[in-house]
Amino acid sequence: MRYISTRGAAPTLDFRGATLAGLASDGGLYVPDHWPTLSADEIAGLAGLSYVDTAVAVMAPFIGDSLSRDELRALCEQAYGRFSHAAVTPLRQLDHDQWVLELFHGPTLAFKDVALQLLGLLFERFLKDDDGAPLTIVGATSGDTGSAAIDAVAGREKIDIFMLHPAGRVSDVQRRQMTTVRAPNVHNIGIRGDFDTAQALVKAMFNDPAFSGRFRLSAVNSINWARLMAQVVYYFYAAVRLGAPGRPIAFSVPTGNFGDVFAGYVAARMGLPIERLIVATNVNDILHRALSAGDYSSATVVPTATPSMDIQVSSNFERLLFDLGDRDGAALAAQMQGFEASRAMRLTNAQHGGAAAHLASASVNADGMALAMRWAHEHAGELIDPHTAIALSAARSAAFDCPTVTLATAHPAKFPEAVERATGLSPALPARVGDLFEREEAFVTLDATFDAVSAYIAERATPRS
Ligand SMILES: Cc1ncc(COP(=O)(O)O)c(C=O)c1O
Ligand SMILES: N[C@@H](CCOP(=O)(O)O)C(=O)O
Repeated sequence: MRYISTRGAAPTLDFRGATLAGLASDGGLYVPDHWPTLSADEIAGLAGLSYVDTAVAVMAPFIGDSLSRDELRALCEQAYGRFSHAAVTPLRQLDHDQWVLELFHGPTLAFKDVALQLLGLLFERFLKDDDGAPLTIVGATSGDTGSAAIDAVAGREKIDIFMLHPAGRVSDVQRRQMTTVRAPNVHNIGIRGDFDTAQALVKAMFNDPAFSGRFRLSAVNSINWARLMAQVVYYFYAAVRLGAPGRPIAFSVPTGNFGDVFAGYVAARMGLPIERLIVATNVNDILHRALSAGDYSSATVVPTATPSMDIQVSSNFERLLFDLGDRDGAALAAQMQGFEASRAMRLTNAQHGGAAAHLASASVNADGMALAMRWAHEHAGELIDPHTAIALSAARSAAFDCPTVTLATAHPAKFPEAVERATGLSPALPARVGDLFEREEAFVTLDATFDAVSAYIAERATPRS
């Protein structure tokens, strides 16, 4: 399997190369040069497999000869052995056709652990036989990627991680999960700005030849293909348990950076019968506007009770536009450069029409979110987090004649105030993160400028020799 850039001008790489590179050198994102497919018989053969066995079957075609199947299995066993539920991502039924897929049983209580626990191990494995410089990971988080990435790489050799979060705009639990990890290779930076600004700073560092020439940069955000690959697995795991390939399944996905839902799109391209993927946004709804009206134009970010989705520039949308636009890298590079200059873009007919074949969308406000939290509690006895509630609200409004699975992307205890406002109940943090509020925090707060952030990192990262 080879990986090509969505902007057509970067060198093609194998899986190992694409994982270590993170972002392509032409500013694009790596995608496989073709979608591997599983036949209906092969999908049926996943029934009854453990999560690890499903993961090996789904991911092996993407990994090619970068790892043997035995090595991949060993890494999956190690990564998913840290989850507190035997099924890793269990399904729970709320109603006769409404299900939730609980993705928050990993060490930091959010779906990011599913991919990042594996990515930390992949970095370590690929760096073992590599005599290059240590990796300098630069990441941006609206709350959950940061803690999951830090947990996955803290204390690992040949890796430094610099994680940018929007200061004051993540929940206390999210911030503390990052800032109380004391390891010499972990550096937390609060920036005076929003998540989009943090993400733009990360991309600017990758795209600055002086900076990226000096350090061996890599990414833990979903711009790194390996993140998405690991997320494709749970779509297969859940759908097969609900009757795929014999019947189609719909998924409702709380969406910000479009990584999670793009993983579902990949599962569909691989042959999984997905009725529709519902792209559920909060009021920061650039994706809903793009999918319903073809208008991808970014507005000012509005802070909400679902901070992890307070995003107006969704990195992975570029991967979708590439795939639906005949994979024409030069045309997409021009389209994206136009967007970067004007913050507005019209989808082409092929992109808009192609998306409609796979995706539905909804924008859910605070009332809809609270109503969904109350319904899950009163109807099914489940406390759900506000991000999950956005997607559940969208799932309940959509009328598909098949089971609909809402992805539960975070544990409700990560957002106790919003849960309590809606249900009157405050969810307790699981025992494994119990002393979070007693631990000491360490982070700096910087202006959201390229100069301030790059200088801070340059003083602490290990340069290429
Ligand atoms: C809890 C939670 N739900 C949903 C999302 C949105 O996921 P994505 O950015 O992959 O669209 C995030 C952040 O990524 C998150 O942390
Ligand atoms: N919601 C995310 C934002 C970053 O998304 P990513 O999936 O691209 O890492 C977060 O929790 O940080």
